[in-house]
Formats: sequence, C-alpha cells, structure tokens
Amino acid sequence: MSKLTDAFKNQKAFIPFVAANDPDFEGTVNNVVALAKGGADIVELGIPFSDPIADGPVIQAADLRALKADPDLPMDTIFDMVKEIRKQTDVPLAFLTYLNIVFQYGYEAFTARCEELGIYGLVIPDMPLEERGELAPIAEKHNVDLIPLVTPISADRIEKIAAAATGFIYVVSSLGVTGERSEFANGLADLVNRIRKVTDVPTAIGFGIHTPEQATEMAQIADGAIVGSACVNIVAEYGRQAPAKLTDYTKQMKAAVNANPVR
Ligand SMILES: O=P(O)(O)OC[C@@H](O)[C@@H](O)c1c[nH]c2ccccc12
Repeated sequence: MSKLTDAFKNQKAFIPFVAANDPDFEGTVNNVVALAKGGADIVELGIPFSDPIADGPVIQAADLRALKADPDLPMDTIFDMVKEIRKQTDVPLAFLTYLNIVFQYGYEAFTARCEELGIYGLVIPDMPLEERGELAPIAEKHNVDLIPLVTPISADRIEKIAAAATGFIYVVSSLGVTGERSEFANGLADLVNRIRKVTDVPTAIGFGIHTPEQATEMAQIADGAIVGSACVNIVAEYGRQAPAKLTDYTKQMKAAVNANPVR
C-alpha cells in the first residue's frame, strides 16, 4: 500500500509544509527533521519556483528567500537535502512542485530519484487532470503518488479526480491563495463526503489552517490537515532557532487533529 495512505491509518494525519532552501541547505534539513520529531505524519517539501500558482504572500516570500540564497537552486541540490534528511528520519515525504520542474528533469529520472529517496508523492498544482496521463504511469512504476488538488470549484469533476487518486487527496479549504485564514468555504463536509463515496483514499484539508482549533475542526471533516504558511512563518521568524519551535508546534497540531472537538 502507498506509504502516504499508510500515514492515515487509525488516526488523523498532520501534514506540515516548508519550502526547500529556506533559509538554506542545512536549515531545510534541520527543519524537516524537527517536523518529523514533532510527530508529522507526512512532510510536504516545497520546491521553490519562480512562477508559482496559488501561493500567498508567506509562501512567496519563502520561495524568494530560498532563491536568493541560491539563485539556480538545482533540483539535484534539493535531492541532496533529502539524502541528508534520510540519514535522520524516515518520515514520509511529498514534494510540492510544478510540472515544468519535473518535465525539465525528465519524468523517468525525477520519479526514479524520488523512489530512491523516499519521496512518496508529488503535489503538482499546475497539472490539470488531462495532463496526468503521461506522468501517471511513470510515477506509478516508481511508487510515487500524484496527489490531486480538489477545490470548492472542481465540484463537477470531483468523482473523476477522486477515482484516479492514490496516496491522499488534497482538499483546498477555500478559494484564493495559501495563507492563514479565519473562515473556510461552506460545504467542505459535502465535498469530502462526495469523495468518500467513490474512493477509500484519505483526504487532507489545506489552505488557511493555523490554530489547533482549526486543525481539530478540519480533521473532523476530513482525514488530516495540511499547514504551510504557519510553519513557514516560524522558519522566517526564528531562523536558526526554528527547529525547536517547529517540533513544539507540530506536537500541538498533531494532538489537535486527533482531539475531540469542544463545543
Ligand atoms: O499556507 P497554507 O494556507 O497553510 O496552505 C498550505 C500550502 O501553503 C501548501 O500546501 C502549498 C504551498 N504552495 C502551494 C501551491 C499550491 C497549493 C498548495 C501549496
């Protein structure tokens, strides 16, 4: 079974996100290891990209810091970071990346490297369902799940997207860009229920979640919660001291996704 699907077994999953090379090579390794130490079930590692979609200001700033530190930032350097991470933890990893990065490296070479390093999934926000066709069989051969994003406006295509999914399904909490929020779209529970009618693949909600209360609420609706901007803010604010803070925050959020809601 998929290692990513496995991470949801008998519990709700907490999935933090940080950007690779923010603040630098060693900082990335330390931050990911710190998230794992706090109990992250999967860590989503963002590949900085000059032309991202859906990134809010916090994630954009992280990408800028990462690319300022290393303007070329070759994909092989990021794979090397993962190699270092793997000396310290076997936490399941997924990349948040863009189709052109994978295409440039070569679908076969990229997914083979992922398999070798324990990158079990790819979230590719600019890959439409129609274009999965070429990458999907290659990724599958290397046991790399292509994690689809379902948004409140993909409603009419949900069954199709969900039926093709492996690993988990990324449910976008609300329209717009990434970043902390206080309100989520109506109808998230209906969205998740429609997914559950066609697949057993777990769902995780992301976009806007930052407090433990929100994590508890979202994990009541879906099978897990994804948190990016709040983690990236910790990295930006605490620099070298970020790892300890990330571990604490992850412990808190991991407990929150598995807590019973207070009403
Ligand atoms: O930052 P937030 O609101 O916690 O949301 C997670 C998000 O940042 C992360 O999954 C992500 C980073 N870049 C993206 C681009 C598209 C979709 C999702 C993402």
